[in-house]
Amino acid sequence: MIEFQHVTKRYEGQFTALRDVNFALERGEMAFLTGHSGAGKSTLLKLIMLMERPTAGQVLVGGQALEHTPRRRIPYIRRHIGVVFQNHQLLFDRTVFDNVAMPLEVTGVPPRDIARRVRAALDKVGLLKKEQLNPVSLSGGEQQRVGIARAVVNKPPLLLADEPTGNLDPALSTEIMELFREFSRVGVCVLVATHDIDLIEGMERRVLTLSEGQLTGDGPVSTMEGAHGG
Ligand SMILES: Nc1ncnc2c1ncn2[C@@H]1O[C@H](COP(=O)(O)OP(=O)(O)OP(=O)(O)O)[C@@H](O)[C@H]1O
Repeated sequence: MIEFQHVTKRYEGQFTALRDVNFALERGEMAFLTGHSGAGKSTLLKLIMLMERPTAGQVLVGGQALEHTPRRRIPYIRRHIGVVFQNHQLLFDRTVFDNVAMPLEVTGVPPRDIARRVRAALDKVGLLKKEQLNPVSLSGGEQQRVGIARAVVNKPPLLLADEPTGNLDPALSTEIMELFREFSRVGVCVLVATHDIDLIEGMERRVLTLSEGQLTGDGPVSTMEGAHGG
């Protein structure tokens, strides 16, 4: 589903954020991306979302090389990638329902289908009863679940999360991870960037570790040498 082939990213000013990174993630696979602050986690996610372009190497999503993607195709590719952020990025002047409906509205899905799909997504994250509330009145964990419902309402084959549990306590964080795990069980490829080593250790999933832009670890939790303290 995602493949990095010898990917290097050098920002202007010659700062090398990623160096010769190689890995592949399959459909339905769930993996964590970890590393110290500045290790290159967000850069790696941005390359997948086409928010940045590699300086060298290839990024493939769904078997397609992104290298020559024309600008006009970028929104189409992004539609197939669900993204969850730490700070939810919800709109507080709209209801929960409307927040989740947004990705469908911009792609012109008929209103009847929107209602059905929004409710299916809210049901998955356990928030069906709160659809008419404003996100302001929800807890942090609930707001994050609204963000997840919005990320998956398009049924994307790929879900990326950047520090999705940054503001949540351990119990809520585990709940959010369980949700991601359920999506991976139904075939969604899930990549979660996080500093939260304790959380990762409980999940028994593949862990990609970045250190100063290099992929220094790729394996189960036990091989995460040097990942602590980042
Ligand atoms: N647009 C940019 N221009 C120049 N340098 C950048 C840019 N974006 C990121 N960098 C640099 O690239 C390096 C990697 O940054 P990145 O945000 O990918 O790290 P990260 O692992 O996500 O860090 P954190 O965990 O703190 O979010 C950092 O040193 C950062 O300063």
